[in-house]
Amino acid sequence: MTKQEMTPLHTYGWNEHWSLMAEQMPKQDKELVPARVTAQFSKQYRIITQEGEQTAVVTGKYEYEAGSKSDFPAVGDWVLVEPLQGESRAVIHKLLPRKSAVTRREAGSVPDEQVIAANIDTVFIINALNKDFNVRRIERYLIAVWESGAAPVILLTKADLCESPETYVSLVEEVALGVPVFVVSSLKDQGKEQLQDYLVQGKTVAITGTSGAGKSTLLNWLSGQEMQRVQGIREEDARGRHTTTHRELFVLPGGAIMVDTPGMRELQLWDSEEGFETAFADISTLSQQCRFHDCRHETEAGCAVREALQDGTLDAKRYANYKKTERELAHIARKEKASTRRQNKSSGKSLRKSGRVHQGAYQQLLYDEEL
Ligand SMILES: Nc1nc2c(ncn2[C@@H]2O[C@H](COP(=O)(O)OP(=O)(O)OP(=O)(O)O)[C@@H](O)[C@H]2O)c(=O)[nH]1
Ligand SMILES: [Zn+2]
Repeated sequence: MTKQEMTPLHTYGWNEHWSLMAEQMPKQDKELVPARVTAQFSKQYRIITQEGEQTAVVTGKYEYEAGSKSDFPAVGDWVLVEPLQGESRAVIHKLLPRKSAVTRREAGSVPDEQVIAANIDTVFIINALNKDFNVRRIERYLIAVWESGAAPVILLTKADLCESPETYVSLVEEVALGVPVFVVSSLKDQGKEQLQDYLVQGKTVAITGTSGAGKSTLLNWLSGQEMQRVQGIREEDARGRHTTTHRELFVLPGGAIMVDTPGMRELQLWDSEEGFETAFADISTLSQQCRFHDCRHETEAGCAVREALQDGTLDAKRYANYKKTERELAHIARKEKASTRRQNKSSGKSLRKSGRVHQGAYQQLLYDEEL
């Protein structure tokens, strides 16, 4: 696309796909325009339209018709809005179907799912090459990212603190088949060129990783300037005004669109069978209707899951995701067992203290580390 054709919407990722999606939405009696959500403060949104930045709320009808929290717009969503004449405000009428969604499960009498960020192409999973290095944690982040529909990329940061990053890359590659793994140092400006494939105009990238892994530093490095740090979002001050024009979705100098929200930073990790069951409650419920209680949903007679797949009530993609996640969790469980066995054999506490991590010590370290 030439520079002249770049409108604010394109800058934020608008393309053929989204215009097709917008065209396919049921016709409205009002003239609606597309917009992307750049920040959310409970019921208030900041959006980008062709005209620039605006604030927005959803219509009463939208709110009434929403079945769950995940039906509400989130950062990264594309929506159709009605601009209010002569104001820099708009009302959101429609949500365009999401390409990906990072969600958070919420406990409660009725479990609900909230969308943390939507339409992310790539998630950078950040893990530092120091004593915080933890393969098991990376695995859990991977599951969360796979579940979202975005593509994971693993960044091993703080390479300047590590003498043999290759060792760690192999360890990660063992558990992250086919996932790109890169070694970078934000502080020493090393390895940025490897990320260029993901940091392209119109693509949306998010960062996740534990506290202190180096996310803010990486962000500043990638943007070549001090970006606004994400602090806890203050929704409104005492007078009910927004205290900040803080954005959670912004364009990097190279053109990529970066999502940095507190929710994304503290991504919920998959740590239990229960979490898995909750996340795939629809499939668990179906399984209970299978004729055999130990049905593997393969060739068994009276399989409710296969039936649902055939008549389309269960999305084939969702089922594939379920199977994949199940495999991943089984893999993690096997590794945890093995790690426990090793732990019982030796107690290598002193290795942890020796600052640099050696190949033989890493498993011990992974085990000792609180997840
Ligand atoms: N040596 C070295 N230190 C780094 C590097 N990147 C970040 N750090 C340091 O690691 C510490 C944590 O970095 P942050 O960028 O604040 O980490 P974060 O992931 O944003 O942490 P939270 O804001 O708590 O989520 C800081 O002291 C950084 O200076 C690096 O590449 N090399
Ligand atoms: Zn079955």
